[in-house]
This record gives sequence, C-alpha cells and structure tokens, in this order.
Amino acid sequence: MQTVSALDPLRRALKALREPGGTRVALVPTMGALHEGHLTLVREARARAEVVAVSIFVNPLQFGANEDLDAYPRVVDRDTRLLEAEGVDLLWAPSVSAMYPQGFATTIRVAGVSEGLCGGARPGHFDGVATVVAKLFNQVQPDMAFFGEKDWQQLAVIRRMAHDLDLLRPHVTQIHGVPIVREADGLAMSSRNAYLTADERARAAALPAAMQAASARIEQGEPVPAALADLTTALHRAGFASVDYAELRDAASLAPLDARIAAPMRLLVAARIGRTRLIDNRAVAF
Ligand SMILES: Nc1ncnc2c1ncn2[C@@H]1O[C@H](COP(=O)(O)OP(=O)(O)OP(=O)(O)O)[C@@H](O)[C@H]1O
Ligand SMILES: CC(C)(CO)[C@@H](O)C(=O)[O-]
Ligand code: BAL
Repeated sequence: MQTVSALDPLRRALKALREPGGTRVALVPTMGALHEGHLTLVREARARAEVVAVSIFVNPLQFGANEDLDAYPRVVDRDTRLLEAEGVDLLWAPSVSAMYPQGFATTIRVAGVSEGLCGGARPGHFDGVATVVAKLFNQVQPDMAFFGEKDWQQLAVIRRMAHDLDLLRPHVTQIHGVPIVREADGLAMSSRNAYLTADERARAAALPAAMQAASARIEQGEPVPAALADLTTALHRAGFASVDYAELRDAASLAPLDARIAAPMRLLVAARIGRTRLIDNRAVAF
C-alpha cells in the first residue's frame, strides 16, 4: 500500500494504478480510528473494484466550535497496518493545509436533507461533510465510493450532492451504502465508542434496544409520538443525559413523519451518554 499526503503524488499514484485501462477505483472516505465498520466498507470496495483507495482525514470543517476535533482519535500507524492487511492499494492522508490551503473559501451546502436531525444538532456539520467529500471525489476521481448507513443522513446528503453536481463518473454504480456493523450487544460500531467508560459502554446498549422496541411498536400500528416518547424515557432511565432527536422519517427523502406511511421509513436517534454523542438508525417496515 502506498501512503500519500499531497495532491501531486496522489495524482501520479492514481495514474499508475489505473493502468491498464478499464481499472475501476473505489474510494472509502474515513476519519480514521478504524474499526470493523470501516473494514466492512473496505471489503465491499475490494469485492467490486480493482483498486481500493481509503482516505483518512479528520475534517475540521465538519466539527462545531465546541465539538471534539482535538480529542478525535488519531492512530495512523495502527490504521495503516489494518488497511495493509485488507489489501488496500492507496491511503490518501492529506494534511489540513493540503486539503484547505490558505485562502480556501468555498462551501457546499445541500438544502433539504441536511436540515434537522444531525444538521439541526450540529449546525454547519453537513456543509463541512459535503465540501470535503466533493473535494475527495475530485481528488481521487473514484468510479465508486462507499459510505456506512450508520450515518444515514450523511449518506442522503452525499447522494444528493453527487447527483446535483454530477460528481461521479457515468455508467457505474456510484455511491454504495453499507449496512450498519454492530457489536454483539447491538451497539453500532463507532470511533467515538472509545470515549465511553466501562459503565457507559454497558448502558449504551440501551440505545439499539430502545430503538428496536419503538420500531416494533410503530410497525404494529401504535401511535408514533407515543413510541418515540417511550424511547426517550427508556434512554433517560438507562443513564443517557440527553436525546438530541428521536424521529421517524421517510427513509429516502428524510421528510419528517408523525404517522406510519406505506413506504420505507427510518427511525433515527442521537443521544448523549457522558461526554459521548451516539447516533443510530434502523429501518421501520411498512
Ligand atoms: N458501524 C458502522 N457500520 C457501517 N459503516 C460505518 C460504521 N461506522 C462508521 N461507518 C462508516 O465509515 C465511514 C467513515 O466514518 P467515520 O470515520 O466517521 O467513523 P465513525 O466510526 O462513524 O466515527 P464517528 O465516531 O466519527 O461517527 C462513514 O461512511 C461511516 O458511515
Ligand atoms: C464522510 C467523512 C469521511 C467526511 O469527512 C466523514 O463524515 C465520515 O467519516 O463519516
Ligand atoms: N461519522 C460522521 C463524522 C462526524 O461525526 O463528524
């Protein structure tokens, strides 16, 4: 695996990897501190493309002023070993100044799907995500890119942006969403789970459990507001300090729903336990 951290070496490495013609390049964007969720994305990419590129970049633009940009885990040596073991061809690990040279002044904002949920709780977050993902696509020019469904709203934002800006190459499957990889007790894997104390980690399993219970009740026809209120109560009882949101949405458009519809729905939750903000989502059948 080659590791590159500046744009010119990236372009040269990609040009060589693309030989001979017809070689497909898959990109897996990450912020590092890799776990099985990320490695599942890498394996999906490996199965579909001749060349797999992974980016690791802790993107300052998507962190709010009071968020965990400085504390975010950075373990590049460990990540490099994990990616080598997966047969990744290229690690794109730009510095902040390579990504955002002095004078950088552009923001990409995706209306609609960026609003509410994490976009409401983290103002500007999805502008930062959309901007860096557009740059990553332009830098690597992948034939396909892989994102986790753990960040369901992020996936919707990126799909919208890539479609609106014609960012990906034609005639290939563009953006792949990969189902959430979970721990044995149901907690969605996340780099931020490392922030949890042992006690918080044990309590955190209440999140997927309460979501499972709420979605089952909604599927059985119980009123949505009551199911969501009980979900919030269950999280408080389990020791969660606050619930940023617990909402039922149209799975594709992310339009808010206060009652069941005859189309795919998604239950999405963000809640805080100790200093850690956890997000999760699951399908609600119709
Ligand atoms: N448990 C998971 N299952 C599937 N995909 C995942 C999982 N966790 C992260 N991903 C995906 O990996 C990609 C990189 O995510 P990122 O590096 O932010 O990791 P993360 O674990 O989600 O970290 P964070 O704690 O910042 O949310 C994203 O597309 C994300 O959706
Ligand atoms: C897509 C992403 C790599 C953009 O920084 C990030 O938001 C993430 O890791 O999910
Ligand atoms: N996985 C989404 C990146 C973030 O929380 O900033």
